[in-house]
Amino acid sequence: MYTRRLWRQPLCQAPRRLHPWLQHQASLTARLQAHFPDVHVRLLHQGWSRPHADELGEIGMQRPQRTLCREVLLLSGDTPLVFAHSVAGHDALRHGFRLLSRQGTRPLGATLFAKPQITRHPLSWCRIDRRHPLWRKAAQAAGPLPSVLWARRSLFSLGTARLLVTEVFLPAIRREVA
Ligand SMILES: C=C(O[C@@H]1C=C(C(=O)O)C=C[C@H]1O)C(=O)O
Repeated sequence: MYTRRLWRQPLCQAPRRLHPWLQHQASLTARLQAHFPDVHVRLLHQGWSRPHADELGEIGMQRPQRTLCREVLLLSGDTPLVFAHSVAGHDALRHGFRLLSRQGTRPLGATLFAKPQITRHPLSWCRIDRRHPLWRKAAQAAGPLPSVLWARRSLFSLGTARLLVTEVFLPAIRREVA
């Protein structure tokens, strides 16, 4: 069973080529756009879902309740680069993140980093495999994948509202051109 403890893996265990991506503090979308051509968002899911077991504590939920979940692929042309999964804490929709339901194919980062009143909390990292739902969702969306992928996540908050954003890095990201 995957738990919150999974997300305390040291960065040094990740492939060195991934470190700049895993540690990037500003918008990941902007960094992708600087390193790859034709970066765009493919919306996979935007609706009500239950958070994963290792997300509940981060978003302030005592037990799994349906909340707004958004899943996208960030691609360069037809090449998937990142699978992103964002889940809103139960009070997020009454407050600052209610626009999440209308984000569409606009990158979430363009919204989150445009509002200085939104706080980004520290990043954490995790090596995931087919036992984790995010690995399975990424494989469904992007096709065959290595048995182990690296992911990062961070909480965005606006007052009491919380939004947990997780990004799974896909193999093509190691082939950046810029
Ligand atoms: C949070 C950011 O937004 C990116 C775009 C996302 C989306 O459109 O759902 C989700 C996570 C990020 O990969 C960012 O650019 O850093």
